[in-house]
Amino acid sequence: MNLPADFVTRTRRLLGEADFAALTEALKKETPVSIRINQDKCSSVPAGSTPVPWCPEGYYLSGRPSFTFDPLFHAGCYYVQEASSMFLAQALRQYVHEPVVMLDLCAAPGGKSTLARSVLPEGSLLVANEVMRNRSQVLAENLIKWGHPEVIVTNNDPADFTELGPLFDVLLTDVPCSGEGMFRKDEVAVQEWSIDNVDTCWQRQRRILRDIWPCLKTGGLLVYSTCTYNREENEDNVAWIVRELGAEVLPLEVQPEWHITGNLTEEEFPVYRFLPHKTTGEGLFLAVLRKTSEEDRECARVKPAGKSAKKGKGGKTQVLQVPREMQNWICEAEKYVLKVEDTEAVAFPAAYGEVYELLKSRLKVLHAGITLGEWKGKDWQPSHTLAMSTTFQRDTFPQAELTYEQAIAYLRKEAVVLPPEVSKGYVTLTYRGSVLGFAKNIGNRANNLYPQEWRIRSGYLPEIIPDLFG
Ligand SMILES: C[S@@+](CC[C@H](N)C(=O)[O-])C[C@H]1O[C@@H](n2cnc3c(N)ncnc32)[C@H](O)[C@@H]1O
Repeated sequence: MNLPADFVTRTRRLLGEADFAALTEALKKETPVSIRINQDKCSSVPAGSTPVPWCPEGYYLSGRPSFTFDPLFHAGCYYVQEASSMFLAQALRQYVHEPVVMLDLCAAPGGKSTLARSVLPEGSLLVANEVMRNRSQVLAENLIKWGHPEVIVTNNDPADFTELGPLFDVLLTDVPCSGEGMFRKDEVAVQEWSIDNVDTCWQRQRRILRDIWPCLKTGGLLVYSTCTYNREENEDNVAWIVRELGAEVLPLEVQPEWHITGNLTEEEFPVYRFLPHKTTGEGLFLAVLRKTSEEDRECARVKPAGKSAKKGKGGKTQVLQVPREMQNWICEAEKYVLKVEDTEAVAFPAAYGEVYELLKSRLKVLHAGITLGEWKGKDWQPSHTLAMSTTFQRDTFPQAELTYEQAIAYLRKEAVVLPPEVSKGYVTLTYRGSVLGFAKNIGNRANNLYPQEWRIRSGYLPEIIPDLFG
């Protein structure tokens, strides 16, 4: 790897000669592979793995299996995430003990959102946002697979949130950065690095923070993180938040054997740096702040729908209603409001109905709660979101367990033939007991209801079946 000369000069000055030499040695080594288990779906420990010390759900693997060809990956049983990023778990576990409304502002592809969703106290709502359209679709896909119902995914610029006012108790800004900590994983990050880009990044980060600051309640928590080393995007920005926006920096409980590095500037506040030559993972910077400045505005209200109120397909006002029996498709249905949106039946946690309506009236919401099914003219076809949901009532539909080859064929959206004893109609397909999705069994074959845009596009089939859990 050819490190840019300016990066070498600046990072050597920041870390000191010995640490910089150790860092460059570490960058020549293989990137460690780690996954985080979705404990709502899977209780196994990966075979031959070692735990990630700061995150009980995280494990380092001894190699890199072909995740794409592991059906359990598509079932949302685990997320492939580099280990340093899992440190967010420590911050949330230490400071969040009551149900909260959290916003993950720069959330795609969803590593930290899925983590937050697992760690937040039950009864919390997570709003995950991504400004880039394509990336927001991936974010929605990953959160749907993760399966937690108390989630909203939006696709907005941070400035679109400002007018909402102090809605959130916890805010995560995992901001776009110059990516110095990703050099080992991502050659493009090396090529795109320049001093000019570092300057663009820290200025953009401040703009993002200024735009979103009014949305954090006084006393609320901001987790600020980057995957870069320079001080401008890290300590200098944290000092700026304290000074200009009004916040105090909070300490985290860490163990000495994690070898986390602290503040590298003359300032004294606590920050947490993961350097690849000291901790097993990629470069990460994280700081936790509490908002001290008072907000003088109230939360925004739902914008009244204009003339363009939602109409059904064909321009007619919706007359569809959610049939009673659909309540049986999810566990604890009494906690949800069920309603029809366009041609879909949606269940959303009743406790957060007002927040949902507010966000829908002001932002671009891509996904919320559980999409139960879609009206197909004659019947309600169960949705893939329902199949992935941790609240899915598994005995609603007959189930059929697939072999490995059948599971991969299903995930490629090929036709599936089910054994003759499987009933006709909608069937839940499983692999090693985990739900993969639905098919409609018509006897001689089953129509594949896997989402077209999520299908495995490669025709390759690995010789060795990925078997993370032994
Ligand atoms: C470091 S990545 C987020 C990674 C994510 N938190 C995770 O753990 O999977 C930063 C994200 O910020 C988004 N982004 C880029 N420009 C932005 C902007 N001006 N405002 C907000 N987000 C932006 C990028 O598209 C990217 O998805």
